[in-house]
Amino acid sequence: MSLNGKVALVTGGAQGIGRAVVQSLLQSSAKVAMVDLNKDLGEECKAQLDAEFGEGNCTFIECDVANGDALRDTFQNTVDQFGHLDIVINNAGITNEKDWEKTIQVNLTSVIKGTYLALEHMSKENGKQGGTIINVSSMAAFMHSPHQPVYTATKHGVIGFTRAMADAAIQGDYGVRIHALCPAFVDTPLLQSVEDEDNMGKFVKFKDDFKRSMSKFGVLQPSLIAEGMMRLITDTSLHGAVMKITCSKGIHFHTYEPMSA
Ligand SMILES: NC(=O)C1=CN([C@@H]2O[C@H](COP(=O)(O)OP(=O)(O)OC[C@H]3O[C@@H](n4cnc5c(N)ncnc54)[C@H](O)[C@@H]3O)[C@@H](O)[C@H]2O)C=CC1
Ligand SMILES: CCCCCC(=O)/C=C/[C@H]1C=CC(=O)[C@@H]1CCCCCCC(=O)O
Repeated sequence: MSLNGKVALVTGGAQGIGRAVVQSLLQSSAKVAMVDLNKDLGEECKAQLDAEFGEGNCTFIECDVANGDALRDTFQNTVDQFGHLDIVINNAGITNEKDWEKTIQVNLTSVIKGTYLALEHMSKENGKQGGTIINVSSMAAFMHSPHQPVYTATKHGVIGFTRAMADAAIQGDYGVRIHALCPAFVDTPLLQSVEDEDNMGKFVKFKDDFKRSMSKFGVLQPSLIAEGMMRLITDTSLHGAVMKITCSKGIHFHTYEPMSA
């Protein structure tokens, strides 16, 4: 599977799920802009990827996706460096029930902004060549849990926004495929935040429930989430798909009832 000549932008790309998909994209010969808030981690990650895949294939752009102007500049910077844009993965996310407004900014507002910027650079409406967008949600969009109410709300929001935009892309003939991806628990540093009062605020008292749920449902590896993303990128029949990835069922899709009055 080659993505030779394709250019991808991945937010939250320096760690966890984002890092795994950056690696898979480079393995498939795409050029990648790895976008992240964490400068030290991003630079360290880029050095490792340059050593593995050769210089000039991956760029690191430091950016807080919650800053709309900085995100706009990041998209432009990617196009300036690589010439065009084909794949956007709005992946950056946090769990912070204490600073819940920040959680909305990062997990939902930046996904909306990232989708609109992606369309500016990829939609046929703007004379561009088309492309693929993946917005990262969570199984928390289907199974709520008491310890992360605002996180849960943002992940529901990502699904609703993504499905509506996927329909708009079809009806508007944007030439852009738009998907949502919903992993269950994944073994990344994000999962450690459940123990941390600074992140979970008063809901930290539910952490044992959360850990029991992790034991019950199991924890996935980031490489499987990257595999799901690569399937969404390469299979042109999947426009608008809501992909779920769980230990019990692996990579599969959510099905919705047809709309009726
Ligand atoms: N780990 C899990 O169990 C699950 C994670 N997810 C979602 O997957 C996505 C990725 O999560 P993980 O890889 O687990 O997290 P992680 O914490 O391991 O990595 C997230 C990356 O995003 C970056 N980041 C955070 N805020 C940012 C900002 N404002 N601007 C730019 N970069 C920022 C971090 O520096 C980090 O490199 C998130 O949207 C998360 O909600 C969904 C389901 C399960
Ligand atoms: C510290 C927060 C980390 C957030 C990770 C995340 O997004 C977790 C989502 C969970 C929220 C409630 C849950 O129960 C979620 C995962 C549930 C997995 C369900 C798997 C079902 C199955 O195997 O069929």
